[in-house]
Amino acid sequence: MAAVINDEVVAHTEGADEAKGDAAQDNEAEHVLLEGKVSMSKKDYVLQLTTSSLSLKADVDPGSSNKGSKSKDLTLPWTEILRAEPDQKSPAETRHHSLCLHYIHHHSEKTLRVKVANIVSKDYHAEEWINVIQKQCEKVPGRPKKVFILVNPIGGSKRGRQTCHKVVGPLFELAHVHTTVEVTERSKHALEIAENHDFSQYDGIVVVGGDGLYQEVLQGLIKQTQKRTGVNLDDPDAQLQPPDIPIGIVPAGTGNGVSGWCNGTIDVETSVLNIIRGERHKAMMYTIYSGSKFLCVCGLVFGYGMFGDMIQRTDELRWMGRARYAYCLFGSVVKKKRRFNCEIEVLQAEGGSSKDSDGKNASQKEELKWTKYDGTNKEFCGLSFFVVDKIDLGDRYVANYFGEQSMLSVDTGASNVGMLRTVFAVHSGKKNFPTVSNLDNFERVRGFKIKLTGQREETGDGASSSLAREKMLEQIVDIDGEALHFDGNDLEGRLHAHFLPVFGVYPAKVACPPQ
Ligand SMILES: Nc1ncnc2c1ncn2[C@@H]1O[C@H](COP(=O)(O)OP(=O)(O)OP(=O)(O)O)[C@@H](O)[C@H]1O
Repeated sequence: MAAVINDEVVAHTEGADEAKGDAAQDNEAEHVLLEGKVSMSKKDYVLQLTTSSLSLKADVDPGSSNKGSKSKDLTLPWTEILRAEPDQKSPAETRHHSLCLHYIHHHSEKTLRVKVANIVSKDYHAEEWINVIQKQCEKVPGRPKKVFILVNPIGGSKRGRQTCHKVVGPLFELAHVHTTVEVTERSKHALEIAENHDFSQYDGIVVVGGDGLYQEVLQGLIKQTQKRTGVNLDDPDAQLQPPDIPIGIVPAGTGNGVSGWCNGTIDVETSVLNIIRGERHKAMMYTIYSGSKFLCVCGLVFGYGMFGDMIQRTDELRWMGRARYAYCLFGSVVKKKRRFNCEIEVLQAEGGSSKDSDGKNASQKEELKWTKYDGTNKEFCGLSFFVVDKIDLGDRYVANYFGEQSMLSVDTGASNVGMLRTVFAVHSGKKNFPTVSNLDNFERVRGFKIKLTGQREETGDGASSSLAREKMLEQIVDIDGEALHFDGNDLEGRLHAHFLPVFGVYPAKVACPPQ
């Protein structure tokens, strides 16, 4: 087969690049950029580079040495190609024609790994292939060219620094992504950086840590963006401006829930490769207010009452290391729950998602409505929710961080075991929820208000230690797994759907809606 170089097309894409930017690749009809015969693992292939993909197909030419042996074809869209470079280890006689192709291999439904193909070209000098491949890699829509990495050195098993040095950095370098690395020196350091640093020269912020570090970065970015755009962050009804830089989350904490939701798995290599692939979606988050002031953002989980108390206890037992989580979880199952009085209002979506006869969503407008929870004569033990929507897969639910509503559970004296069973059922996507008495689950939630009533009197010197502790716990809320103190007697939350640009993939087995 004669080798073909489509010079005209190469020139066209180069010119179009400047004019049309990243969108060029999407809009163009597919063209062959370079095609020729190659060999790989002693088998003959035709390597074809087009505007949309790279393919290696078994050479069926009569002169080929493939007879009798099976060659596996490989077609890779440009999102999956990381780098092409000269193969320095190949024998001297073929070195000028040898190249290494580094690409992303979909190891399982959710896990990504890097693979290398050693290719020997029969028609061209390796440089010609490498130039075209690198040019196409640079055009992958959304692939960052420069990222700012924030590392928590004390998160999880305290291996954030090593993870960054041994896995995260080398993978970005392989894909020609430039990095600036900052290791946090103290608690809230990430928040300060995210709030004050100028990220305009970066295409992404990469968080190497757990949910706590992610929450800090998110909070800092939200504050910086509202300050820059003049939005009043203290107003729950204000239309917040989303940050214009996407966040990627590499799991290196004890709790890595957000990384799991974004990547479908908690795996360091997969999460970095997903950032390099450049796929982004708009995640949801809550803003929380207290005493008519912005308190914090919430990107994973909210808990007042039982879960707030439990997180406060885990904070006090930091010396126990990771074992404190299991210890406190067990403790909260056997312990009597603290009770409190409050008034609750829930903002929910009504209508809007009914299906028409074809099973498609009807374009009926949804309405948001505040409802007062009828808690007359009830004492409360907790309010909690995960900041995540769900998609119905028929036999189970799958968590959707790129959705538009959450659930809210109100505990008015449910058994502790029942509470935990519900949490695990929600987490594992079970459709048949255990029915737990004194536990009300609200669906399609977009906001809430909690007003604490009948709080404990200020405790003086003579107060018992248990009363003083109860008083202290009244002002603690669990935000993304961290205990946060608030001053007022109220908490208010608003959901921001399709808001936050994050690197990640749409939940497995679910078609991604048009962006
Ligand atoms: N260098 C540092 N020294 C002390 N604390 C830090 C440092 N860097 C980050 N932190 C704090 O670590 C907390 C949690 O971090 P992260 O979520 O990354 O790890 P984690 O192991 O899941 O956390 P934890 O189990 O402590 O909640 C954050 O509250 C953050 O303020």
